[in-house]
Amino acid sequence: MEFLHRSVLLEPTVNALVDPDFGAKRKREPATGMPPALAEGVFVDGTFGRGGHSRLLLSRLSAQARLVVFDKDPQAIEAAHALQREDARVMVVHGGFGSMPQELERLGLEKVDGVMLDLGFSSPQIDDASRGFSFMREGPLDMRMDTSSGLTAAQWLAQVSVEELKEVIAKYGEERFAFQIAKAVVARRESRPLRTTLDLAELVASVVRTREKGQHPATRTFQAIRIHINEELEELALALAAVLKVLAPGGRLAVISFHSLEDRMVKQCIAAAAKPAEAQARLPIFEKDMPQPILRSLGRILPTAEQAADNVRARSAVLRVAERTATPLPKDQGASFVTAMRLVSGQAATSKRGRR
Ligand SMILES: C[S@@+](CC[C@H](N)C(=O)[O-])C[C@H]1O[C@@H](n2cnc3c(N)ncnc32)[C@H](O)[C@@H]1O
Repeated sequence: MEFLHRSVLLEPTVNALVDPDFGAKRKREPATGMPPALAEGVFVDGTFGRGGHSRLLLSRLSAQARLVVFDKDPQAIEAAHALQREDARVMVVHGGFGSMPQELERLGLEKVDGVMLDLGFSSPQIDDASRGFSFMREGPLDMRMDTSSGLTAAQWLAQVSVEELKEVIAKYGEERFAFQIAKAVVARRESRPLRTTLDLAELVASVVRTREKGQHPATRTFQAIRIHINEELEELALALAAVLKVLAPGGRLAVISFHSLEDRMVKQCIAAAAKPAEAQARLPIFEKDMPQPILRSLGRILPTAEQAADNVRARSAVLRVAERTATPLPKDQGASFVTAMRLVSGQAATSKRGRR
């Protein structure tokens, strides 16, 4: 069965990468009757999904431009290969966007002119019960974006301690009943393992006492476990640091996030790179000789009321855009940014990579 994805904030995200006037207070007058110029250069879609953003971006790029697309999900990569067969400008990487610098180097590309990230899961991932992301549909408790590697949620829940599970649910789900849920999971697996999404959803519902209006009691727990299993915030920290390294001067970053943990990281990264002196005062891990701004913020865009009414996923979406300045990145500043972003997200302790 074919599952479809409805892209969120499509036009503004693509405009953010290719419109030279994006974010400008006053737009230049367009030459009458002329179509907008096609953009040159190398661009990255770090979250291909089903290619909604990529396709629109390709329509705005010149014939010589290149678009490197990443996704962890083998099904998304299948869709990316199909697009590559239609359009030779597309280059496909199966892997996390956190590995952007290494992958770009492997492809012989040093700098890029635009990077877009449309974070989180796609509609096909949540709609396909066999992926195990949805607490509304009975399916195996998997939740991996990359089904070819790593532990499934069921495997992780079969071995995690109460303490670690509580920490993950509290931090990534901001769930008040994290301890009670963690205790219930560990107690339950003594008699029967948690195998399916509904096993977990029902167990959580039996423990969570207060219900937020319109929200399933397992919403926060599923979000937390998904973020942990896929190392979502760790990947984002790596990607934000990578972007500072790989963006050419004038290159743009456009990130769509769907919850406050992600948005806070993006916002703080842009703020730290745009106002390095202030960042150093708050996070004293940056080099003493703080450079001039590395990024310039081009603002924040929310979906219109119409878009939010039309597409449920758009309701919580936030697009942030920034532009790389010409300031060179001091040595090791990238590593400092990864550390800073881990601190911002408070996830160093729960990060699987952090413990390695
Ligand atoms: C919201 S969807 C993107 C939808 C896409 N923009 C479109 O219009 O079709 C997010 C996609 O990013 C992928 N993804 C999430 N985290 C990732 C990561 N760290 N690295 C690579 N892909 C990731 C997911 O597998 C999913 O396919």
